[in-house]
Amino acid sequence: MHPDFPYQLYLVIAEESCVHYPLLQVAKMAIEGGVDIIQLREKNLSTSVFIKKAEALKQLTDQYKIPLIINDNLEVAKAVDAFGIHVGNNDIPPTQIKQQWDKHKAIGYSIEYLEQLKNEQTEVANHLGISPVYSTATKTDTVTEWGIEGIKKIRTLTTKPLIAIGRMDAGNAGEIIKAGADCIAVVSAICASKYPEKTAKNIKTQIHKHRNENI
Ligand SMILES: Cc1ncc(COP(=O)(O)OP(=O)(O)O)c(N)n1
Ligand SMILES: Cc1ncsc1CCOP(=O)(O)O
Ligand SMILES: [Mg+2]
Repeated sequence: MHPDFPYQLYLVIAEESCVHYPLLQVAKMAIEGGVDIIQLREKNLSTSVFIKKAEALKQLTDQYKIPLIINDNLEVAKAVDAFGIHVGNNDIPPTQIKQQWDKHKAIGYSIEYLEQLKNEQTEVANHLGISPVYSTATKTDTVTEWGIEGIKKIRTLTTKPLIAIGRMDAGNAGEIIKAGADCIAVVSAICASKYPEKTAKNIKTQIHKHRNENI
């Protein structure tokens, strides 16, 4: 477990990804299955509607004492006093977030190019998304499909917590952890599952089984 990021299974959730149950129900079942941290990723909501949804989810995550991360929108993250925010190369940069928000808040930053490992944004970020490990229908505007070799390479370049995202499931979580990721982030494997609790449990089991085999 990474000392600066003691979360190993990360649910990234949006209403449109939830197939069998509403978002709050999926989130609850996923937490009960072992999800340690949740990101609310709503790409098409107005800020006011995004805030309402984030408030409802925050009630649930507070109840279970797990951190809530907001995707992209600093105003929403501030409004609900989220644990942190996740941004990518087309969003508000981590350096600006540090200036505009409590410096103790967690900033996640997507790594899409190797060159980013040398930039100031990566330096300022608290944890890094390896984005994507495998190409996925959930997010199609991506740059590099990192694969196992990409994770190994990034692991040699930084000691920051690494979150693997992109087509992660119970079948590949073990090898991804072995390659050097600290955390597995999942959208569809859990949100589209008929049994979100069981699916989360299966992924967590694989993470635990392989977490001491990090290269
Ligand atoms: C944990 C995690 N990693 C990567 C991403 C992708 O962020 P970004 O590149 O900003 O793309 P969008 O999610 O905003 O479409 C993420 N959200 N979470
Ligand atoms: C938000 C995001 N960032 C990189 S890939 C991705 C989507 C991952 O979704 P899925 O787990 O369904 O492949
Ligand atoms: Mg973004």
